[in-house]
Amino acid sequence: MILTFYKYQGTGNDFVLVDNRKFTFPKENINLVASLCDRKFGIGADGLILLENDEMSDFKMIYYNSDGNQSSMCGNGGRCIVAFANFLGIMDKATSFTAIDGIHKATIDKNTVSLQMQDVSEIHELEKHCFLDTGSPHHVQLVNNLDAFEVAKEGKRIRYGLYGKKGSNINFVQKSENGTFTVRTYERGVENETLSCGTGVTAVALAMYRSKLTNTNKVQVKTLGGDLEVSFEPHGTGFKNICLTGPARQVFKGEITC
Ligand SMILES: N[C@H](CCC[C@H](N)C(=O)O)C(=O)O
Repeated sequence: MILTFYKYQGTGNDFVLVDNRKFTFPKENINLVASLCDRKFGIGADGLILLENDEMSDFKMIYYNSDGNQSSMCGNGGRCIVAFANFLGIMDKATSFTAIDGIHKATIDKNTVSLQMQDVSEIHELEKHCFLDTGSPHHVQLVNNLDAFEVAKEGKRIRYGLYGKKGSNINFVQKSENGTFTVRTYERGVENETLSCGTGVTAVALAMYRSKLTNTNKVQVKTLGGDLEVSFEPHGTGFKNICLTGPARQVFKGEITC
């Protein structure tokens, strides 16, 4: 089978994207997804995303982590699939699509995509960290000297030690002098640090607001892969109208025999 694929990245979180509207991709083939994401023997990516037709919205997003398993919502992947849908001519400036956690509205302006995330009903505040679900589960922990922090080692320890088999993504955050936040994330299903995590950045912004470390509801967040903005409205014990905004770019198109 010859597979046409596209490579996109959203602040360095990178994905193989496949137009699967003709249902040609073998969706149950975990080994194929993992091999396509392999950075030595395959295309290389943090995840793989299928775009399919949908009766209730403009298109459907199916997300796989690089371990080959389908997983929960991917924020940066959601931004990349909107750029992909625009490239394919499925939508122009605005869209709504269906992902595993429901319908998402989004807009695109050149390479900048604003993605509406699902509402967050609550944040669990513990002694040294917060836990919340922004479409994927996230542990959020403040650290000093984030640059030197051993994200992969500590992230793996917490991901397996505290969250067991189901796991969680682990975000380490530091507040900068100018009021922005810098985040580094260990991602479940990649089982390593990624350059950026969209649902993670969203979780951090909401947690920092709830912890009163920022009083703005439009939070700038720096990741190793680039800058993102999260806006939101407090709503009861949670938040609504949550929007993740940042760049999403096509890197290349290719064919692979598999
Ligand atoms: N690894 C995550 C899904 C992708 C999240 C991340 N790539 C994002 O941008 O939100 C999980 O299995 O919970």
